[in-house]
Amino acid sequence: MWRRVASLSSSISSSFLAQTASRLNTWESLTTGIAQQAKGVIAPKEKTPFITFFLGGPGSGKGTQCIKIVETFGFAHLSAGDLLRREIASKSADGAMILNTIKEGKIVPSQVTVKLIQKEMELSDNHKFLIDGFPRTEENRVSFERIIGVEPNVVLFFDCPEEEMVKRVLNRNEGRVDDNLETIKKRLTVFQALSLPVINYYSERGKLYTIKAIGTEDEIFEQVRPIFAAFEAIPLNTRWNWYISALVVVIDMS
Ligand SMILES: Nc1ncnc2c1ncn2[C@@H]1O[C@H](COP(=O)(O)OP(=O)(O)OP(=O)(O)O)[C@@H](O)[C@H]1O
Ligand SMILES: Nc1ccn([C@H]2C[C@H](O)[C@@H](COP(=O)(O)O)O2)c(=O)n1
Ligand SMILES: [Mg+2]
Repeated sequence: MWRRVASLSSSISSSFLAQTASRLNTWESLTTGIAQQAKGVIAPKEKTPFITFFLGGPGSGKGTQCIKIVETFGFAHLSAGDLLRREIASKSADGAMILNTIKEGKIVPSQVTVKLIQKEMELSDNHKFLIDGFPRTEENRVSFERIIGVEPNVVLFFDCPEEEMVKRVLNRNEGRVDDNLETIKKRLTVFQALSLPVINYYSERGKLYTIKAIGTEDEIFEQVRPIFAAFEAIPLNTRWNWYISALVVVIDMS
């Protein structure tokens, strides 16, 4: 449908249409991806994806709150860190490089991480995604927009004092190679230098919700829950309605 409308007038704002068409094409390809083809299901998913990014320093409680949102609102939880750790465990071609990068507290090249996220999105029957620990850098953000072709609907930032994050990570006890003081210090430096600009980017675009990530898990969830409850109340095709309205205005003006 979008391609047909776009062909009506070449004078319609070209960047707007290019952006919209690119997003649609990528989502079409995502929704008719390899997983569905393998299953013999070729029909595209009917629903527009709803994407939430979860940002915050190491140990700020992103993963903990994601579990609660999955239970309460039925989202699919895609943790970038978990996907990367799975690659290490599976001894894939990128496994050794990912392991070294994580041990160093650095960020894995965006192309690798975005491809893993894309694959999970294709495999999922869900259309509501919590993308946890991503984008960690501007390069991550741009790469997601280019490869997946959609922007997040909501971005949550878990704002937590450094001392608390360090305490939580050192007590986590999940056997992670990066849960040691030396790597945590590096991760905190990377967070300040590379992740804060992403957080500012979404803040400037009015998409950011800052969560005061201190207190009990339940207290923090009481800040998170209303954000999702509000979006549950909005029909999922609202964003598409907005695009259609904007396009009609542009056509009227041309
Ligand atoms: N509100 C809280 N109070 C105390 N401990 C918490 C709280 N929330 C989470 N934790 C604990 O802190 C640790 C880190 O939490 P979590 O793994 O959710 O953080 P994260 O933001 O996902 O970190 P990372 O980016 O390193 O994956 C876990 O052991 C978790 O059980
Ligand atoms: N977008 C991402 C997410 C994670 N990583 C690497 C580097 C992180 O320190 C590590 C663990 O992630 P977490 O479980 O804390 O979210 O994984 C990355 O390179 N890029
Ligand atoms: Mg986590």
